[in-house]
Amino acid sequence: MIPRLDAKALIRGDAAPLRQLEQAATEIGFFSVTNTAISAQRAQAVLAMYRAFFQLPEADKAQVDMARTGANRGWGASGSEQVDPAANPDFKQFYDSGFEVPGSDLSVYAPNRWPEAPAGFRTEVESYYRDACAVAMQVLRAIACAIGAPADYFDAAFDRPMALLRGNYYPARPEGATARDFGIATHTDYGCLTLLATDGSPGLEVRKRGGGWIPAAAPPGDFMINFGEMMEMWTGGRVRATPHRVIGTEDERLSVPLFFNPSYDTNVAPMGSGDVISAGDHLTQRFNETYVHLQKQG
Ligand SMILES: O=C(O)CCC(=O)C(=O)O
Ligand SMILES: [Fe+2]
Repeated sequence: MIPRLDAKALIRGDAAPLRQLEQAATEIGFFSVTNTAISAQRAQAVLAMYRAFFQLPEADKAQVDMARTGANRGWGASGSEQVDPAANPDFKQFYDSGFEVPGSDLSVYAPNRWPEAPAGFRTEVESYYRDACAVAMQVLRAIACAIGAPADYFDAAFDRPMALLRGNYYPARPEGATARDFGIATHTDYGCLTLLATDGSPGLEVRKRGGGWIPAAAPPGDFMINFGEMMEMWTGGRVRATPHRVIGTEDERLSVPLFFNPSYDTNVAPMGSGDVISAGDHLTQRFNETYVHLQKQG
């Protein structure tokens, strides 16, 4: 079972929920939260915006195709990301926008590529992005407390977050799909914390430590939270980056993850180890491995 925690109780620092959080973070690596500052209505509004975008003709979406700019901002067509080298590229489509640093030549801070339609897309997505980052930061403070670090331990690392907000669109599983075809194949997220809104339909599966898969679902208004590779490194393996996947069903599905990645120059080597692992290098390497348009051939 994936635990479900009350965000307000976590933010208050209540002891019992913090213990549950510590257990969730260090064992299964996934939990859901309810009672955040983002209402079900807000989550539904942003999901509807992404849905309207994905329903546009391919030629319209191609105007903001990320393969054209080389930066990971804009639309990713079906087959444009391969998160597991042993599987085929994912059949999902997605749209990415994130934190921009004007004038930076780092691709993780590249300018966003906003589509002309649907009307109001940019405003809705930007405002949801801000609210989602605030919720993610509150949860990170609770995690710092839960693992016995100062509450503000992670704060300074997020002044220029390489945060990425994604809309995922999973069409019905394509005819002729094989055992190597997935909506999103088995992967761990790259960063620190992922805050995922979904339309409530099933599909997400989380790998159990002993093997096997647990279905995980959260209705709009609740969020799934999981941890990425940087968090696992940073905490010396205590907080777990758990593999997960979406095989896909006969129904379409939408999800909106916020990948809350730290600032480029954050050292995510294990706390107190004296080693240096650059968050920016790690994220850039993972993007280069998984975005098909950035993959090196041979
Ligand atoms: O759609 C989902 O439920 C999960 C998406 C996911 O794992 C990802 O985008 O990294
Ligand atoms: Fe993921």
